[in-house]
Amino acid sequence: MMRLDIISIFPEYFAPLDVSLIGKARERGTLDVRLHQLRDWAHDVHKTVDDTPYGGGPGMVMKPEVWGEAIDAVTEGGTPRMIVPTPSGRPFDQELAQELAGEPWLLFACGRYEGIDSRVMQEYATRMRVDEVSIGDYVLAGGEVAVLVMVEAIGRLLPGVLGNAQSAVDDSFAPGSMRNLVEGPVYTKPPVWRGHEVPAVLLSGHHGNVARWRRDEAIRRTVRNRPELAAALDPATLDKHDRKL
Ligand SMILES: Nc1cc(-c2ccc3cc[nH]c3c2)n[nH]1
Repeated sequence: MMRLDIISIFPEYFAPLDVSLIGKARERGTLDVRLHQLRDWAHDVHKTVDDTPYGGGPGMVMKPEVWGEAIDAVTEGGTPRMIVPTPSGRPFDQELAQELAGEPWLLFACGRYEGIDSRVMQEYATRMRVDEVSIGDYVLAGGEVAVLVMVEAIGRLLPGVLGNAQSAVDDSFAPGSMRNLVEGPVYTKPPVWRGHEVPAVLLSGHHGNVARWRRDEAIRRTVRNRPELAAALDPATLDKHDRKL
């Protein structure tokens, strides 16, 4: 059972975690997701969680005291791995998703405004692993959506969450044979749809040919859409004699 704690001033952002895969994992007892309203630890009448930035500049910064009380309360008696979404963090990728899926307890700290006072991350790094993580090179208004992205990517890797565990093996970017590769196209019935036929090899029943065709398509799509990933592929993969790329 993995435990996920999420601290935010907008816990309602996480209603989607009650549906689909994550919802079922929670029902099944695979995942224990606990949401916390940061303002519960703000004691002034207005439940203030932000203040003006030292050094000036636009916007507001989230106060360290409130975060300190919240994280102490949520983590009392244990040491989770703390993840703080931020545009300036370590890139979140399938490898990090796999790593985090192996953790027994994660604590997500969702910032808003211009972010969280940096001393909060400094303070908790003295007693737990703290990673500042970016889900991409674009700027969101807060960490909540980033946490939804990470929880979905991590949750689907947990045993029993995905209907078919094989799917995770064939994922784009998955370690092993799909490393640095994106997936190729997928098809289902009907065999012809508005004049578009399914590639014949997929109807052939020849599993070896199907596997080769899928790999070729994955490589072709990686070269076209993600040249920087293709550059990291083993050259042998790219110029296999029987591969018409
Ligand atoms: N990858 C990425 C993360 C974020 C992010 C994360 C937290 C906060 C808090 C205030 N603005 C934020 C933005 N934007 N883009």
